[in-house]
Amino acid sequence: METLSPASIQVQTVSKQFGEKVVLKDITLSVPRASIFGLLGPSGSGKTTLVRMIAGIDAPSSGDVHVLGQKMPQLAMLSQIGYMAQSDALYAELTAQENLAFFAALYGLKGAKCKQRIQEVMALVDLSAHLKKQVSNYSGGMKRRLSLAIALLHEPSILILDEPTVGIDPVLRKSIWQELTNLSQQGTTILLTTHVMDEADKCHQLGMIRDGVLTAVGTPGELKQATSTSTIEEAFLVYGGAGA
Ligand SMILES: Nc1ncnc2c1ncn2[C@@H]1O[C@H](COP(=O)(O)OP(=O)(O)OP(=O)(O)O)[C@@H](O)[C@H]1O
Repeated sequence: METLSPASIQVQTVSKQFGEKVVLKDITLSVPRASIFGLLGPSGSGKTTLVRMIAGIDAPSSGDVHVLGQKMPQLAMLSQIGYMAQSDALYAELTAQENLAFFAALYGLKGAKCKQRIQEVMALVDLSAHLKKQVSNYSGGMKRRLSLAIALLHEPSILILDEPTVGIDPVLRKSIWQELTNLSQQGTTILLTTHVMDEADKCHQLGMIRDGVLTAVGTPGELKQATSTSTIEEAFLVYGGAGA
């Protein structure tokens, strides 16, 4: 079924450099509609740089990124994309509700629909009881959860999540993964980065990045088979920890 779906995200020979420093080299990958694609790689390998370009926050030095057939970056695509950055972009002096209302306004969500979505996403991240609390009083994990709620607010067809479950406890992590799985079954395409191996195992496809190079792409099963390993952690070590 997945193989017949057209790609929602298409990255074609993308390279990125900052000054003299080459951070990504000739990355080509595609993410089919309604699938969950996980990017795995050691710290500093270029995952955030890549997802920022897919989200349209930064532009490649060379190569192209297309999302839903549209060349990125493109302002008009923002309404179709939910992006959760690694560092939380929240207004600490405002309450969670005010933060959500601010982003809802950016996305053109209004009235009863807006109110309903705010309730839904806050329930999803188990923050309903803290809607009126000022964000400066939130813990780190609560801020991550609020950031995820904001990314989901406008029901985007593309979700781009940079380490979405860092600082989130195992019970809530499980329910968030259940929701991500539900969303993908309903047609949402999800691209995320993770360092958590049991999360990687839940992705439909994984891309391994090392030193700005995509060293392997495949299902968790394919990557384990290709490396003759029985866990993603071992496969990750083969792709990320050895060889050139
Ligand atoms: N604006 C920038 N200017 C210069 N160098 C940058 C910039 N942004 C990122 N880099 C460099 O690019 C490299 C890749 O960084 P990136 O944040 O993409 O890695 P990552 O795989 O997401 O790491 P982590 O898992 O720790 O989040 C790093 O060496 C980083 O220092």
